[in-house]
Amino acid sequence: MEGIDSSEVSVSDRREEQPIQDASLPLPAAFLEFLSENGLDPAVYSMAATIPRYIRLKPGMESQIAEIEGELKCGLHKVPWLPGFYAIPPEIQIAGSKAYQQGKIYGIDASSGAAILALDVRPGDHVLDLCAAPGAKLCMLADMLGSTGSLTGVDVAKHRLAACRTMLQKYSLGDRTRLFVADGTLFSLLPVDSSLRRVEGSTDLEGNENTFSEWTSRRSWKDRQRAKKANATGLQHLQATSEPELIYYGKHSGLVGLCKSDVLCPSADDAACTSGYDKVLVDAECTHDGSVKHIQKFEFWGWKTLDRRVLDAERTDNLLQLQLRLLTNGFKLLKTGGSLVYSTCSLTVAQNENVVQKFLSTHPLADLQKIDLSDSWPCRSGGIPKTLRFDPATSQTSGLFVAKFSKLPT
Ligand SMILES: C[S@@+](CC[C@H](N)C(=O)[O-])C[C@H]1O[C@@H](n2cnc3c(N)ncnc32)[C@H](O)[C@@H]1O
Repeated sequence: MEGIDSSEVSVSDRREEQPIQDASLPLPAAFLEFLSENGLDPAVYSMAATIPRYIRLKPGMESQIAEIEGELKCGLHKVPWLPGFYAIPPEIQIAGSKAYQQGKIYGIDASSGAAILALDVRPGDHVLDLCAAPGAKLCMLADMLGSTGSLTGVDVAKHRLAACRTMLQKYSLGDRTRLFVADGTLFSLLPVDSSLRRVEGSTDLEGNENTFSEWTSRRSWKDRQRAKKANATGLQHLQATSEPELIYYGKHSGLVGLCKSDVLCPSADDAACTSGYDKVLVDAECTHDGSVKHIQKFEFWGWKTLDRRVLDAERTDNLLQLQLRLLTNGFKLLKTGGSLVYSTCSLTVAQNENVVQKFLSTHPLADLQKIDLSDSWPCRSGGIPKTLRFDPATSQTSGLFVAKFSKLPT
């Protein structure tokens, strides 16, 4: 599931409003109206039960397919167009399986895998994931990087980013990763500058507040005091300071031994062109209406929650601004020649093509790119040539919009 946690939905919200019972489509009137306003076909939601579930194998687990099939009690059907991905029957729940608990497989939709493949991560790349939680795509990026480059994950929701940290640790993927609780529209930290001076013998400097020692889950006295103060005033750290809060960094993320003030300082406006990220993913917050399996879950969570989380007009207006601002800031942090992928799991034109159009009209250095690999993908063109739409009806995946940009030289 992407975007909304079941934990964010209170029990009292559940089943408060009965949906219109149309034999196959128990969708509430307000949602049907939302679909109609956006020219979307409600029939797509009746497919939730037949669209396969997808898993991705942890690289190196290919020899254990038979064993994993035994643990999941179903066959794994290779997705021919997406390396490492397998389709399983939609009713199979993976979370309770040994294969999942032991970190041999990931639950991630094939369309999400395609968005990551579109980014074309190369060894040594510095990669930024600006809306990282809960972390399915972040893990795939980390697997693609392996033991090279760096990965920076940002999300505004601390509890969701903490879930990313747990995922990275479970799959042993955190070595080159940094995680910041921050507003992605304002985040301005660039990849670690390899020429920065390191403090000698600094792997174990617990006492030194000014230098990064190896990351530990134990917080320093100063950090504990800061958190206490934030709790007492009812403020989250992010809201209180608007500064990025580093909640995890790996041994090889480049931070160990560096002075905190050297790393945690905002970059100059044009610095990203030369020292920015090679690849940026902006998997933006959206109404999630294309995630058909996710929408189905509102039947259990309560349709009123869907009204609040998906349909609220003011929220949607704010979302459009947020999406444009996330895309704009992600592009600002991109190196010249680098690539950025913008994706949402909404099927609406407003959150996809319109955002891309507005962005292109004000960013002459942004060059919309054809995604070469997509010729073999089961998707169709979006409303703007070169953009892509995974549509549950034709692609047999969750819905996803994908656009790729490169940054031209000035
Ligand atoms: C579609 S989800 C991302 C899913 C994620 N990429 C994955 O594959 O698991 C959107 C995320 O954007 C985050 N978000 C919302 N507003 C944000 C902001 N201003 N800055 C950074 N993240 C934001 C939400 O907390 C949410 O986790």
